[in-house]
Amino acid sequence: MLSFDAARPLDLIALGRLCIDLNANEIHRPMEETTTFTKYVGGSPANICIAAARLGLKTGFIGRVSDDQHGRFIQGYLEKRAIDTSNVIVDRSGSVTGLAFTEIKSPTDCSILMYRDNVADLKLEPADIREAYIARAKAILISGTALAKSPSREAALKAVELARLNGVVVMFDIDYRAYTWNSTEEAGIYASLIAEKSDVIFGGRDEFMLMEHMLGRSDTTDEQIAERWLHKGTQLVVIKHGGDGSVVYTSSGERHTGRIYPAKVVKTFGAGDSYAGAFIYGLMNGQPIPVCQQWGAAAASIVVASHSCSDAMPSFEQIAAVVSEHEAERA
Ligand SMILES: Nc1ncnc2c1ncn2[C@@H]1O[C@H](COP(=O)(O)OP(=O)(O)O)[C@@H](O)[C@H]1O
Ligand SMILES: O=C(O)C[C@@H](O)[C@H](O)C(=O)COP(=O)(O)O
Repeated sequence: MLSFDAARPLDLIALGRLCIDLNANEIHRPMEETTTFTKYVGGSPANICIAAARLGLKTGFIGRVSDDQHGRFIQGYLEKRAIDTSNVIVDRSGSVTGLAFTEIKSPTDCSILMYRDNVADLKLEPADIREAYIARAKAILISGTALAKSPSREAALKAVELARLNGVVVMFDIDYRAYTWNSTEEAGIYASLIAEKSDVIFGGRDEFMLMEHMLGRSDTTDEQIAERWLHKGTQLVVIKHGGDGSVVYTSSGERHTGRIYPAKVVKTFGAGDSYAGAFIYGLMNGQPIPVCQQWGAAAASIVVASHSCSDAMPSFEQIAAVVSEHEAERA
């Protein structure tokens, strides 16, 4: 099973994009009619790192930010939340911060319009990845979007290799964002390269299917998806099913289904990141998988009921309150 080295000063390092979310203020409207937005720090690995930090994990980040006001806004935000930014590098190549404009047409109809040309996060270089830093962590979380382009792709691969050499638990969030890739085949191939080296894989069913489609398979069951990676040495395969919950397969042959906690949904995005942050917190606190799933589901129910992702990441008390309210009803 997973074991985290208690002597390491950092619990979790996240690697990948630090971006900005511009979430529509006028909800229940298409983007064409939306005129004002609220700015939040975003980027899936940033959100997961912020979630973990909010829960009290000692966190750090490896990434590049733009050399402008947006880059400084992100860096300042992380610092205020006690996330170590010693390995967040200011990219001076003239790159920009990735923007995610979110459209909230209804609680079930949301979409994200990403502006990601010449983004700083994909400028991460192999030379930015320092073994001594990675070795300080119990676990590293790699966002699959970091694999979309060179040199970030090679940097992510180097980070995984160094993590494995140093006994750092490798967590991989497939985090597929179509806009950043040339093709789904390309995404599937690079995701597979990291998946087979990961101890924990997070992904939606569609994201796992990218790694099946590239092999010409279209009807793989969750069980078969999990089997493929567990056979290669992965310890936990976490398959998220949106409003239908999650299923986790373990290397010891267990299968755990996790239910959702109903929420007054404002928007659907942010569910996966909050789920992952709280799930990882549970794992690092030695909780059994069903409890990690409950904490993940509770965190997600709080975030889908909020306007933001990063700012809404809950405290442990908030998570515990949701779990106890709903579990008491179910008992
Ligand atoms: N509408 C919802 N209401 C309450 N919880 C939800 C809802 N949608 C998702 N969740 C929770 O968030 C988890 C991850 O959601 P999912 O949508 O699969 O991830 P992602 O955002 O990565 O696509 C789910 O397993 C579930 O616990
Ligand atoms: O990941 C991005 O670049 C955008 C995110 O900040 C955004 O809030 C989002 O899409 C959250 O993703 P999810 O948790 O996978 O739904």
